Amino acid sequence: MVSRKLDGFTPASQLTLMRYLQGLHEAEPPSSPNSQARYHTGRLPNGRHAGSKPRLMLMGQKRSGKSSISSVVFHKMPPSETLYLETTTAIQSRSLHSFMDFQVAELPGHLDYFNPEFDQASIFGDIGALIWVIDAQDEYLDAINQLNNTIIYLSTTYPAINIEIFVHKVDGLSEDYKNDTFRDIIQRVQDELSDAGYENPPVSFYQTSIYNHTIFEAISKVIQKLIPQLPALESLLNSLCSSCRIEKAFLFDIPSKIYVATDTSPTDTSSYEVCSDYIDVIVDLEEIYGWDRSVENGYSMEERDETGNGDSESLVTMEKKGHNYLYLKEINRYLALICLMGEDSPAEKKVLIDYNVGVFQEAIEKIFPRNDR
Ligand SMILES: Nc1nc2c(ncn2[C@@H]2O[C@H](COP(=O)(O)OP(=O)(O)OP(=O)(O)O)[C@@H](O)[C@H]2O)c(=O)[nH]1
Repeated sequence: MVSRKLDGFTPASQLTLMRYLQGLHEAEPPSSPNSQARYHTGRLPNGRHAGSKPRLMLMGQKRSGKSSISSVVFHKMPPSETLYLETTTAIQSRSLHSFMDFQVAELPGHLDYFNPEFDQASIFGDIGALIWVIDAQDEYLDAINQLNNTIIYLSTTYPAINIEIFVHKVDGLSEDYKNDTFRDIIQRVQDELSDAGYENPPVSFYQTSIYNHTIFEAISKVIQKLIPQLPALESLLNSLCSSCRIEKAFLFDIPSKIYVATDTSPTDTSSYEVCSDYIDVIVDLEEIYGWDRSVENGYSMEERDETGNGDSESLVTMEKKGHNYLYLKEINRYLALICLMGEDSPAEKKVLIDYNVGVFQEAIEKIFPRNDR
């Protein structure tokens, strides 16, 4: 049955997908038939409990911007309102419900988590990724020092944690100063770690700001590393792009505007930006014409009857300048496929594109089965 549905894919992508499909039985089932878990992504690289949610931990010095990042990305707070956020004084943890359920925690900057009184296992034990926020507009030597101590501690005690460094608030800096600061921070982190005997530590650096798309792009990349199905998703997107001559394809999580996967061709920020803005348009339109997105419990039968939609579905093409256009299709309640179409993929070929996207959609349903909602 699987091979019949995957007829449109190359043997290599079929193989990758099959491997993931076959591995699905190893994924933790929802705890009860009425479980509210949605697009459950299998085991986490660092989860103590097999069924634990992907967990992000935001760390960094006071006023570096941790609460702002969490509020803007996950709670849709307008960036200017973060000016009024109060200092976080205790560890805060919030669960988020989207195509997969995950947790975002924030560790206040003033806490000394190396103090033996702290239960480090409960803080770091289940983390998939640690996001260290450095304020690029402020003096950062102390922050780097603290960061390096944390990296050294984690790489010996919890080596599976991905360490992601956000050089944050870059919006206020000139282009040259921003790049110099970024290079300087990378250099200092790497030099200090190498002096401590850690060559090529597994850390990634991003330039971020809550005032533009950079924060969403960075968080997307961080979360992608926690999705076990990423290689299968990328392979499917690659197949779709090559069969429909798509320039760039993104699979977006609609509520958060995080992109869950993209094809493996180089990603430039402007492609991401235009697709991300398009999500805003769709969300606005759906607020007028769609169903209530705040319903958190998945489809009830009544809801299904009311909308008559079954799976949510909308398809919009929008002319951009030249021959290129954007193609959007909702894959399910949370995920949308957005493609930047190339010049040799004219709108007249839409029927063919629709067919291939339908095959893609079926494959996604296999990867994130409906009964996990
Ligand atoms: N210019 C600029 N300011 C930012 C950015 N992100 C956050 N800020 C500002 O930085 C200040 C501190 O932000 P918070 O999010 O409260 O910082 P925090 O790290 O949570 O601080 P604590 O709770 O004290 O640990 C706020 O006034 C934000 O508006 C950014 O990307 N650019």
